[in-house]
Amino acid sequence: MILVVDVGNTRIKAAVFEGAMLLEVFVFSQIELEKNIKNILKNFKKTTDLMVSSVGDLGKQPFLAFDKEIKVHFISNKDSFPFQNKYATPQTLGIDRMVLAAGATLRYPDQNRLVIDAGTCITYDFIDQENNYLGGAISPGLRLRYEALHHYTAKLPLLSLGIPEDLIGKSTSESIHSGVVNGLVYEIDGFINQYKARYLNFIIILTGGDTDFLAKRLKNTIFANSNFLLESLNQTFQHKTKND
Ligand SMILES: Nc1ncnc2c1ncn2[C@@H]1O[C@H](COP(=O)(O)OP(=O)(O)O)[C@@H](O)[C@H]1O
Ligand SMILES: CC(C)(COP(=O)(O)O)[C@@H](O)C(=O)NCCC(=O)O
Ligand SMILES: [K+]
Repeated sequence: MILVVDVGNTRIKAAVFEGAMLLEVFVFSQIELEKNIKNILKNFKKTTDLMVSSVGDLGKQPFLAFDKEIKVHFISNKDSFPFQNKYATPQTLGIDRMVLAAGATLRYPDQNRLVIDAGTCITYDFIDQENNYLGGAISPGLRLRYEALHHYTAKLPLLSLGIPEDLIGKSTSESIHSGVVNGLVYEIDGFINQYKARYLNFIIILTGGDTDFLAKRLKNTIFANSNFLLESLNQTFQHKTKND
């Protein structure tokens, strides 16, 4: 059994796998990390390995506390990945994006793939059918858009996520919801359409905390899987143990 942990900029997501089978998913904040890992290991006693992918500011220390019980691995860009990295600055590429690209490469062989991760940021990653990782885009995530509007203005309130009634917002709050939600949906459909102008065929995977909210609003057909990063971490681990 393996415990995979994805430290994002908003939340920590974790999952226990038995081979390829996902047994349970856990979501928690950084301050609850040790308590949660302890609990998971108590409930899944057959766990032998802990695999961490982190883009957050959390260091290795909290994980190393479990070093005596299980093997702890920190995935980094020095590990081997099943794609050729064509990013001009591979040393600054987010490890979460590399894990997503690895998962897409292994899970959808011999085809072009676009991975969209709607988390704190929206990341776009494109891996072509020859398994070249080409890069993509980074833009502000759904929550970040609401927060940025409030933080950098004097008059805009901080709203929680809301469904826009219409394209045309008729009040301050309706305008913000239209701008944030419709704006992001248009952005994602727009990106997909621009990729379609360049590539005849590719599959699209949507993941991250806002997957379900966004998936039903997009015009394009996508695979929506909010656990794709966790599943990709598990696959990367299986791939690594096979190739080590
Ligand atoms: N309970 C929640 N707490 C925080 N964000 C949430 C929650 N439920 C859904 N979200 C959405 O998830 C997004 C963060 O996604 P997530 O994949 O967890 O980010 P990251 O991987 O960057 O930590 C936010 O934009 C927010 O809209
Ligand atoms: C773009 C990100 C901040 C996304 O983080 P997330 O939304 O998953 O928390 C992360 O992948 C990162 O720190 N990237 C480094 C820059 C790059 O990928 O080029
Ligand atoms: K992201």
